[in-house]
Amino acid sequence: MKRKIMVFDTTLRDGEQVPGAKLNLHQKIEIAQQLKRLNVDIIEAGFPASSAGDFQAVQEIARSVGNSVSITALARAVKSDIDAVYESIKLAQNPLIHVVLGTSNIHVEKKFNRSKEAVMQMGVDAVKYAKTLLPQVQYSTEDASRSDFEYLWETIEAVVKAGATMINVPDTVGYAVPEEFGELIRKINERLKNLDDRVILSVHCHNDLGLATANTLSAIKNGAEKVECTINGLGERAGNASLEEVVMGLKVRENYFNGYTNINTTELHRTSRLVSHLTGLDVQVNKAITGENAFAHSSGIHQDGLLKDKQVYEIMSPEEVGADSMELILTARSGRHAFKNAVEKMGFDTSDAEDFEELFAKFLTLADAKKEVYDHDVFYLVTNHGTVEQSSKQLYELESFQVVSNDLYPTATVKLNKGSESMKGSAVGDGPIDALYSAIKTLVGLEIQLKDYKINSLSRGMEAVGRVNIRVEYQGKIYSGRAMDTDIIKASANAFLNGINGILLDLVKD
Ligand SMILES: CC(=O)SCCNC(=O)CCNC(=O)[C@H](O)C(C)(C)COP(=O)(O)OP(=O)(O)OC[C@H]1O[C@@H](n2cnc3c(N)ncnc32)[C@H](O)[C@@H]1OP(=O)(O)O
Ligand SMILES: CC(C)C(=O)C(=O)O
Ligand SMILES: [Mn+2]
Repeated sequence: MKRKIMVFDTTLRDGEQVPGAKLNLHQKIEIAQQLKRLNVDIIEAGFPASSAGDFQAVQEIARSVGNSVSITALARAVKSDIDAVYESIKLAQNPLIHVVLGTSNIHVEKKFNRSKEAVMQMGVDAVKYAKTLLPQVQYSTEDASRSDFEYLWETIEAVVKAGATMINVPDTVGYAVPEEFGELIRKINERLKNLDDRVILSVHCHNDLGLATANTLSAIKNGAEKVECTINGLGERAGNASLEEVVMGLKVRENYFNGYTNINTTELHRTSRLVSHLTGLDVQVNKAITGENAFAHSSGIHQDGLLKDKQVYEIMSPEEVGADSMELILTARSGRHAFKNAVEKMGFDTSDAEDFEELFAKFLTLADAKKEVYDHDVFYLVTNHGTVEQSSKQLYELESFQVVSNDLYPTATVKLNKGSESMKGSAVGDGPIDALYSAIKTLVGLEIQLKDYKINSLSRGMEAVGRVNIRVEYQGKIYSGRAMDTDIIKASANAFLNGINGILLDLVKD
């Protein structure tokens, strides 16, 4: 029979330990509510002893979200920490106290400077105390993967006897490798079976060597029943095992792992975007499951294969994780099949082979120049087929610009070309980009509203390329534009013009 694997989300505790990821009370509640929709089994809401603000956030989450999902929070093996956890989560329907204490020689000697017996006793006392408050107590043997096995086991045995109901085995510094970590879990699981008390065996892996997901899956294969993860893999240093990767790994390879989770996978993408938006931490474009390119296919051979059958290059569907449907990005590396598919999707006929070859050649020229070809570009190519040069006169191009940023009158001057026509305009704005977009709008003369503006750095260092994505509204319809440049002001102008050209091509169509 397949085993149910419990999912414990620690985005709001380990994830929030990330520099720059600080969330306010409302943002934490919003994320907790989304985690509930995702259907995680346990939410670790924070570390209430750390500050009054964190205490309040955990308390609010327990009160408002904890009526259908188990809520926990972290404590050191310190009475006042355990009290803070209890006081903040006691209103949840299924509260769980989480106590952590190191078991490795490094922690015992360097961090606590006590004997192994004394540290173990601290853990036992902490569990005994927590049990006087709540029936459910999880004990984490911090740095388990670098611990001496017999001491680790003695600690587990002692805290289970003291009343711990879940044993969590962390690879705190991301040191373990999958085979070895799986073996550790198998050994602990074997010994747990001989105890009188029934406890849940859990793992918590970090990604310092990029192995957090692999180690977590290996632990499941070897008997772990519960996994601790975070959305987008956020967490200390290189982060924790990413929830979306572990869950989909288990789902796609369900027969291999002989297990399943109760996660509503169609909420994964939305959850990832919400966490990214609220923490301000971008998801890397090639991140498994939730990265922007996770379901984008850009090379001709792949696109051809996918169009013949999705299974050729797809192991899960984007719909399954709540992402937009399969995206074929047209570039100069695309082939005839993908281009034909895009043209036909717009309702055009491609049966004239000679005509199609000519169109394809023009597409390659455009793709070499533009790098990425959007639907409106394809539309433009097809509708102006034969008169491409003439029709390009309808589109705007940036010739030059000057932007002055100050706190009095941010000003911009732009020079645009539209075919042989050249035009120049200036405007002031609330800031440099606002001034730039106002100057462009005065020249273009369309009633456009900027709905979204996003800038990302695609690399680091002096030569970093900025990518600007914008969305504009014109006559109730949304158009998007995108551009990249090492000069972010230029990228901003070109992204805006890209959106405007999309509008113009739509007007030609109508
Ligand atoms: C692997 C993990 O992710 S563990 C969780 C990490 N999360 C956090 O640290 C949450 C944020 N932390 C905080 O707000 C603070 O560090 C607090 C409130 C926990 C403690 O603050 P302070 O009392 O000022 O102590 P500080 O952080 O400087 O030092 C930690 C102390 O806790 C002790 N300690 C560390 N881990 C544990 C533990 N698991 N159990 C008991 N004591 C512990 C240390 O030995 C040290 O004590 P010492 O002063 O006797 O040497
Ligand atoms: C609190 C524990 C589980 C932890 O975060 C770790 O060891 O990494
Ligand atoms: Mn951790």
